[in-house]
Amino acid sequence: MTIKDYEGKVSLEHSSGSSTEGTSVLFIYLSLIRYGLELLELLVNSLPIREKSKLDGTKAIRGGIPLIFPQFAKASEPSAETANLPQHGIARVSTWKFLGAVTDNEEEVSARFGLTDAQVPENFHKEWPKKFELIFTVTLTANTLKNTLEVRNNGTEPFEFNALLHTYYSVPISIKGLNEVTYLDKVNNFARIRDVKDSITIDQETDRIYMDVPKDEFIIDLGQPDGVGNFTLKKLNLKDTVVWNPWIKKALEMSDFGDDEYKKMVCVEPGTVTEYVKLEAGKTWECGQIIKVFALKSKLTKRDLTRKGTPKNKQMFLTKDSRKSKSMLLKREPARKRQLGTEAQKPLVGDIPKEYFLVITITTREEMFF
Ligand SMILES: O=P(O)(O)OC[C@H]1O[C@@H](O)[C@H](O)[C@@H](O)[C@@H]1O
Repeated sequence: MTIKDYEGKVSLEHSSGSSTEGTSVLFIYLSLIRYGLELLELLVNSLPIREKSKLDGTKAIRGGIPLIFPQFAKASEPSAETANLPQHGIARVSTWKFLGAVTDNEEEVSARFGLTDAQVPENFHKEWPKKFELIFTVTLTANTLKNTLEVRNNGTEPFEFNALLHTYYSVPISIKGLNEVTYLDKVNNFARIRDVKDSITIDQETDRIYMDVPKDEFIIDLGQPDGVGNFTLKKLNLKDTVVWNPWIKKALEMSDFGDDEYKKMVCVEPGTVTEYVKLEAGKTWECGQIIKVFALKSKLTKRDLTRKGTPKNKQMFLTKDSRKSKSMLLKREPARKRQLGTEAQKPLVGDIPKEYFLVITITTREEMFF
């Protein structure tokens, strides 16, 4: 666990993993790389960036966890304060500041990032001239990634906003825990539908806003035997959950999305989007999510996994696209250090570069097996 500065590239790592024979072993690796873009994005999973995602600052990066604030989609009400803001608001296309480490110990490593109205592009600020501050905290432990977003109203009047963590998962999955919840079906003219299925499997264009989801915890099922490698997603103070996959036709229409990528992704986005949060002057509101890698008891033992050659939960990360980043990340410690730079790795102190691009990769810790 550590926060390091590699000559302008900052890395947060927690790679201890949790390991017992017969359960899957995963580890979370987060690298925070200075990218020179006026953007901050947070990417979680084995395929951090969609193939055609623009990385030149002209568009939000397609992947990871773009932060949606203060408007989800386009406001349908012309009278909404945020009505003239672009789709999904301004936080995902603004320059964030790295505010430094919060914790760095055996248990967890954690860092904070900030965005205020002063950092928002002028044209957007004009459309929503509010004095606000966002603090986004990223915390890694052996098997969790926690994100919290604090919204502060630094003005003298209340303001209203939506917030959403637009998390891209780069694996074909099903989601359990949204049954008996009513959703607005955006691909069906916003029809209100009650989901009665035990789990949602993505096999067509899906764009749903699950409203007032009573359970705060879902299972993101990777479809592996015995649930190996599944995630749980716990939402914190967020009522709604959006589930999105563009499927083939929309994917072809999107210039920043590979033609086949719809087969290996889904967005599960906890947020508060069906109603605006009203925040009084001087007050702070907080939300977040905890993504936990967990394994149900597997019948496979460490020996079985070695004999079989390829643990099942490893295969899912061996897509063509993820192979490169995976092999970089899964080398043993000395190799990983080489890949990231040979400079002495010093604690993060002194001048901190201002603009960052974040990449989080969750993947198998294969050195446990081989
Ligand atoms: O293309 P964007 O702006 O990143 O949005 C992607 C999708 O994001 C989802 O949250 C919306 O429900 C979809 O309607 C939208 O298409």
